[in-house]
Formats: sequence, C-alpha cells, structure tokens
Amino acid sequence: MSVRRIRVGGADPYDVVIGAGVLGELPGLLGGGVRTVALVHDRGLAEIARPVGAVLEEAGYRVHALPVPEGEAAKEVGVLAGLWSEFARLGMTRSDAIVGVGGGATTDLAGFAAASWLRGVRAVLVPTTLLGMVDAAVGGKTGINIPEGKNLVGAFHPPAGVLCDLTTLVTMPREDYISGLAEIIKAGFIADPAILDLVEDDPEGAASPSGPHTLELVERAVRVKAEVVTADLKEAGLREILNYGHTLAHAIETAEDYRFRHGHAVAIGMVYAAELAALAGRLPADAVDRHRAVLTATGLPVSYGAEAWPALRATMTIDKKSRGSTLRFVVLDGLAKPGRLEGPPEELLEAAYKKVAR
Ligand SMILES: NC(=O)c1ccc[n+]([C@@H]2O[C@H](COP(=O)([O-])OP(=O)(O)OC[C@H]3O[C@@H](n4cnc5c(N)ncnc54)[C@H](O)[C@@H]3O)[C@@H](O)[C@H]2O)c1
Ligand SMILES: O=C(O)C(=O)C[C@@H](O)[C@H](O)[C@H](O)COP(=O)(O)O
Ligand SMILES: [Zn+2]
Repeated sequence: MSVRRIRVGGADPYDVVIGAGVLGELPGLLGGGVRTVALVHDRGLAEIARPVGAVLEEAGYRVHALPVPEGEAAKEVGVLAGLWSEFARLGMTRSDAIVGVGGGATTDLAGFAAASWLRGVRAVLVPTTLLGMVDAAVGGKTGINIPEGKNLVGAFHPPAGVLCDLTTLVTMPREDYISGLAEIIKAGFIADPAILDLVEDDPEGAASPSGPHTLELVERAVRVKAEVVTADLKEAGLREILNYGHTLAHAIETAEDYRFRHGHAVAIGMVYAAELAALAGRLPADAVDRHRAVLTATGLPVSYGAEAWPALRATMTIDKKSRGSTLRFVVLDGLAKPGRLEGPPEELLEAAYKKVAR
C-alpha cells in the first residue's frame, strides 16, 4: 500500500503520514535535538505501544512508557496531573518530547500534557483509531473534560507530526470504528461530498478497516481537516465548520458522563443540525433524509431520548461557539456549503429536537 503525506501549514507546519506499516517514519517526525521521550499510551494498547517504543529506542531516544486509562477516562484532570508528576520525575526539559499512542482521547490528553508542560514541548501523535487518524490527532486541539462539559479545558498546540499506521485499525471494535466514520461523514457533508458517495456505495466496506476504500476515506477526511486548520488554527471563523453536529453532541456526551461514543453523538448532532437548517428554511428535506440514510446505513444512531431535552438544552449554552448568551450552530445551506445559525429561537431549537427524539 502506498504512503500518503499530507502537509498541515501554518506557523509550525507538520506532516500527517498515512499508510500500512509506516512506524519507521516516527523518528523522522520527532526530529533532532530530542533525548527523552515520554510515551503516553492507552493502557489497553500495550501491544501497539511496544513496537513504537522499540523504534524510538533503536533511533537512540531514551523512552519512558506512561500508560494512561483506556479511552475517555484518560481525559481527566487527575490523569493529567499524574503525567505532570511523571515528567518532573523524569526531569523532562523543553528539548524532550511526548509521543501519544491511542485513540482521540489519549492523543487529546497527550497533546494537552505537551501544551502545558513547561508551557509547551514537542508532541508527535500516533493515532490508533479511525477517529484519531481523520480528526483528533490532526489540527492541534488538545484538552480534557470536566463534569460541567466536554473539552472545556485545553489549548491549541499543533503536533510536530502525526503517524497513521492503518495496520493498527484491524483490532478496533466495530462500534468504535463507526464512531470514527461519523467524523469522516461530517467531512463529507461540510466539504467533500465524494466521501458521501463512497460510503453510500458500500456502507459495509466503509464500516470496516479492510474495506476497499479505507485509505481514500482517511486521506480525504485528513485533507479536509488539514486545509481548514491551516487556514484557521485558532477557530477565529472557518474552523468552526469542523464542529458540525458537535453542539448537541457534546451535550449528549456530558449527559452520559462521557460513556457515549463521540462519533455516535456527532451523528445524532448532525441530524439535529440538519433539522434546524430545514426548519429555518435553509436546507431541503431531501438533504436531511440523506443525513439519516448515510448514517444509519453504517450503523450509526440518529435519535436520542425525548426526556433528555431540558438537560441537553442547558448544557448547550456552554458550547465554545457561543458568544455571550447567544447560541451559534454550524448548519448547511446545501452540500459542502456550511454556514452559521445565530441565536435561533427556543421554539426552533425544541422543534428540531422533537424530530430526533425517540
Ligand atoms: N482534538 C480534536 O480535534 C478531536 C477531534 C475529534 C474527536 N476528539 C476527541 O477524541 C475522542 C474520541 O476518540 P476515539 O473515538 O478514538 O476514542 P478513544 O480514544 O476513547 O478510543 C475508543 C476505544 O478504542 C480503544 N482502542 C483504541 N485504539 C484501538 C485499537 N487500535 N484496537 C482496539 N481498540 C482500540 C480504546 O481503548 C477505547 O476503548 C473524544 O474525546 C473526542 O472529544 C478530538
Ligand atoms: O478540530 C476541530 O476544530 C473540531 O471541531 C473537530 C471536532 O471533531 C472535535 O470533536 C473537537 O475536539 C471539538 O472541539 P471543541 O472545541 O468543540 O471541543
Ligand atoms: Zn468531533
């Protein structure tokens, strides 16, 4: 399989390397001058982290493995504080580096540890989930959750490189895999409709790492993300489009105490955003139908409990796109035509929710 190299621009450009068996590229992404590497990895992925450590040791780095809790449980302030203590014990200086190995939760944590340690050290991310490869590890958003809301504490800290070894995907449980597919479908709706065609042609294949279009789907989604974050790293405007579906999604994740898969929440959130746009007269009904159809074809959810609305509405207020008390949504004015809906009336918000409620 060929190797794809996608450049993310900006003040500190870096490469996203995508391919099967590309671990050997890691030292090149880390660069010179680094002596000690803190290898922050999902505790359940020791089998994947071990060869990563071996490649680094062979290249002459001093490697210290730091396992963290599996999945979303890693994105907690106590886990982050534990990493800071380990970095102090290892005597990590600004010429040392962090390598994060795991899904989006692990790379969000590892990235924030790198952003906050000594006010910023180098991080290279090795995502091991579909979601991590196409979204979380790319673009420099790092952070943790607090009980009040998702990703409320964090920093923009672009990595020095991202290594996507597609062979790591084969052990992924299906539900976690399709959670990543939701973010790929998001990229399809906001920017690259060819993604939707690929998924619709073969939803089963798209839902599996051994599907015929895995590399193309990953590459297309990474290109969408790379282009957007190159233009607007700190989310002054354009980058908000990557948040399509996330206003409701983050409220669902918070309500579920972060035990609900991110991509599943984003799938429901995209249908909600599409219903909002339709009710506001900005999106035709067949485009809303297309949301439901492509997401359900892959096994993703498109509805959530009716009784949850008051709590979800309250949590949505704290969304990062809000300005003052004004809620702001990313909506579509058509395929690949993202716009904003500012301060929609309460009746519209609730009417759209009734359409996704079960
Ligand atoms: N920073 C960003 O721009 C950004 C973008 C999108 C999502 N995110 C964040 O990413 C997180 C979700 O990421 P995720 O979906 O990767 O979830 P995750 O990191 O929680 O991983 C999902 C599950 O898969 C397991 N796992 C990971 N790799 C595996 C592998 N190769 N084989 C078998 N099991 C494996 C993990 O242990 C976990 O149980 C959320 O916290 C979300 O907010 C961040
Ligand atoms: O990279 C971005 O920008 C995104 O919004 C991508 C999202 O898929 C991702 O879930 C992100 O972490 C959400 O960011 P937040 O700022 O809403 O917490
Ligand atoms: Zn997301």
